[in-house]
Amino acid sequence: MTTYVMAIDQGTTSSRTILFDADLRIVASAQQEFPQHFPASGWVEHDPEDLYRTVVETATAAMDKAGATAADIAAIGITNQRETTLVWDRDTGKPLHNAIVWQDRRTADYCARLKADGHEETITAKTGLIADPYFSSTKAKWILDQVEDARDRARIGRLMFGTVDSWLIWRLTEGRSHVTDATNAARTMLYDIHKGDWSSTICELLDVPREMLPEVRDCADDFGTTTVFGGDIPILGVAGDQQAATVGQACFSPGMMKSTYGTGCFALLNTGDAPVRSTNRLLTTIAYQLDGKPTYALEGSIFIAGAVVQWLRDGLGLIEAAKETQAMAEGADASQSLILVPAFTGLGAPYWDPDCRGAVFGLTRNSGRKELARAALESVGFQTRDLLEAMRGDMGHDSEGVLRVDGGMTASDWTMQFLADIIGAPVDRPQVLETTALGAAWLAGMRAGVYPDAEGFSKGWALERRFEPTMPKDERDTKYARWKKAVAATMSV
Ligand SMILES: Nc1ncnc2c1ncn2[C@@H]1O[C@H](COP(=O)(O)OP(=O)(O)O)[C@@H](O)[C@H]1O
Ligand SMILES: O=P(O)(O)OC[C@H](O)CO
Repeated sequence: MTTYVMAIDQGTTSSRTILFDADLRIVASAQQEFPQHFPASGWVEHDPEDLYRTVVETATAAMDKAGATAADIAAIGITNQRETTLVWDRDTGKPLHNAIVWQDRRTADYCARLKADGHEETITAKTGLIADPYFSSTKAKWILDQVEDARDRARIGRLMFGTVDSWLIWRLTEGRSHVTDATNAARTMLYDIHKGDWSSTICELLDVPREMLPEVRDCADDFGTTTVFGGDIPILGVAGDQQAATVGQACFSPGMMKSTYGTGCFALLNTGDAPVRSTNRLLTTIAYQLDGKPTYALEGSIFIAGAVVQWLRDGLGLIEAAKETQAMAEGADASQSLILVPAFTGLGAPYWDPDCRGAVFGLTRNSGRKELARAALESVGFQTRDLLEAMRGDMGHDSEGVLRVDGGMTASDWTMQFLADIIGAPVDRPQVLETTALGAAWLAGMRAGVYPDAEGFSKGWALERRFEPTMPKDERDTKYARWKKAVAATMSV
């Protein structure tokens, strides 16, 4: 018998399963995309069945590739797109509605009302979040408002609320476990991150019955046992995908920071056992919780990072593949400095403006595809600097540490060099770029006794390449000042 740990990574556009061996090496993986549903402008939904089906199919495919049976798998770790919201019937197992995805803006008006009525202070004080449609609670409220009798059924425990991890575990355990972990709970805007429990005050404010909420556990804990892969396998690790990446990047000490560049970009700074209340519109969240002890983080969430490159490809038809942007940026006219503000769905941290839309500044008759591509890649660096400036403001010091990066867009050396230049700090790209799955696997495998503790795991983190800043400070600050002006102008239109 071989010992493997299975990491299930249920993301926004695809589900992925990776099998790791006892030395945390990748043995096999499988990935499947699933349809996105856009029923109205600003609405994004997933079919709950697609989420579960693609998880089971990729898990089965990865096991087949490795020639593994259930007996070979010591534990399962689950990591997931966060905030995405499901409500289902306890008796029939049927969801009441499609999953409402984190990007969905349908509750923007309700969130504006919460702010106008002065509730944001309570929300932030308890949950660490801000009143934005991004989070789960107003999506759950929306579903309860739509379906007749739903709220009454929720109150007597006949309906269940869950983020994607809860839904998958409930399905994988065939209705035996209704659970989540502290990191996913922290993204619902219903969880008191200081008390470590659901907030009755917020539940009442939003009229989301507490009875429908799952039990909250540590990230390495017993989440139930699945038999759907041909034998008993315990689910021993759960974390939201950005938190799993923080773990996978071994950011275990206060001051360590990771930034993941996929569709969006999410930067998390470990702030240790004390939550830091942001005065710069960042989120306070739980990085991970082990042995009942939460470790907190400041988070900056950017909605458009790699998606700006997808827009060059699919929206404008300027490129056929993302990697072409490297040569285009290198060949762009140095005398031009276009600024692209990719506010395609508004701006996330630290601006939180759901209504503004994108803009390009500095166009001339000589501006072409290369200059636009360079501006697109640069926008990712500028947005990251916005987050780091906000973090610096919150932490009360201006020392710039090292930024550990991962995600698909980190394949772009040009972007990583510009990032180091514009933030004025080294950018470290690790050898294992599957940090999200790695984090989930470590949580589960550590709990199963297969993997070492955090200190031992940290020793295994290996650098592939460090990007050192080379841009003179004057140039960096002048460029960044232009970006700030461009953002201000975009938000004023
Ligand atoms: N070489 C590259 N240069 C620039 N962007 C890239 C490159 N390779 C991938 N990307 C971008 O990275 C994103 C994919 O990263 P990934 O981590 O798989 O995202 P997600 O998990 O959000 O689906 C895409 O938006 C793509 O445009
Ligand atoms: O699935 P991803 O990688 O796009 O991540 C989504 C985030 O968890 C949203 O908060």
